[in-house]
Amino acid sequence: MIAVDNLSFSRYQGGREFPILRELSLSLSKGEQLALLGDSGSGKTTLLHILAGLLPAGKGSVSIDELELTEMGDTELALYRRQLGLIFQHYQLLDCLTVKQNIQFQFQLNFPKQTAHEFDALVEALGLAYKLDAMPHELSGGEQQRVGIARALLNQPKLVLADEPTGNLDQTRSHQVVQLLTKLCRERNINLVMVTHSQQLTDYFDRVEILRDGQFA
Ligand SMILES: Nc1ncnc2c1ncn2[C@@H]1O[C@H](COP(=O)(O)OP(=O)(O)OP(=O)(O)O)[C@@H](O)[C@H]1O
Repeated sequence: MIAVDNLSFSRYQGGREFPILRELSLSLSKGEQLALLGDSGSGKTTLLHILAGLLPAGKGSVSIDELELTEMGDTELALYRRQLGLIFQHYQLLDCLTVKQNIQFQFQLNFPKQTAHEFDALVEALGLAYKLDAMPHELSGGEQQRVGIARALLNQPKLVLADEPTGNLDQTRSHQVVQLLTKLCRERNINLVMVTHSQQLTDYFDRVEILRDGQFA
């Protein structure tokens, strides 16, 4: 469950305040999936970064499964971030590692004593079973993003945050990737918040919100 209450966030430049988010409130039940739309510069990535504990909220409260992010110190935030799945537009795969190593790298770093029970099921569902020994540059854009999805879901996260994950893909591949991502999160009851510029891709989501002037329109 995600509860954002009266969240405000500003940037400051040259002594001036630039409000980005204004008294924003949002509530997502367990497993609910939200697509976040809005013009360029409307604050979508800023909101995602606050949910990820990467940016501090200015005012208001942000709680994830009743953990209040605004009250956490650096160590708690670092532990919180381990429970997230992050998916980026530019995939951010490590060029010198194979597909298999890319999927497992972060998990092994964060949970060295645990087994990634989901590995086989995820690579199968994402059609990556025959690509495990390939290097990232040998994959198509859609395949690279499917590696990004496998990596994000491997640690059974409580929340997946995706920032324009299909920004580099054509329409057909975008639909395939988002269909798979929403399906896998739904099967696992994982909350998903995805930033997108595509109205069409929002069909796969339970909820759609549009950011305008720092608030939901
Ligand atoms: N590091 C930063 N320092 C100062 N201002 C920033 C910084 N990052 C973002 N901003 C400003 O904050 C505002 C919101 O940016 P944000 O990246 O959240 O928008 P967005 O809706 O994700 O945009 P886009 O769709 O273009 O990615 C913009 O006006 C941007 O210029």
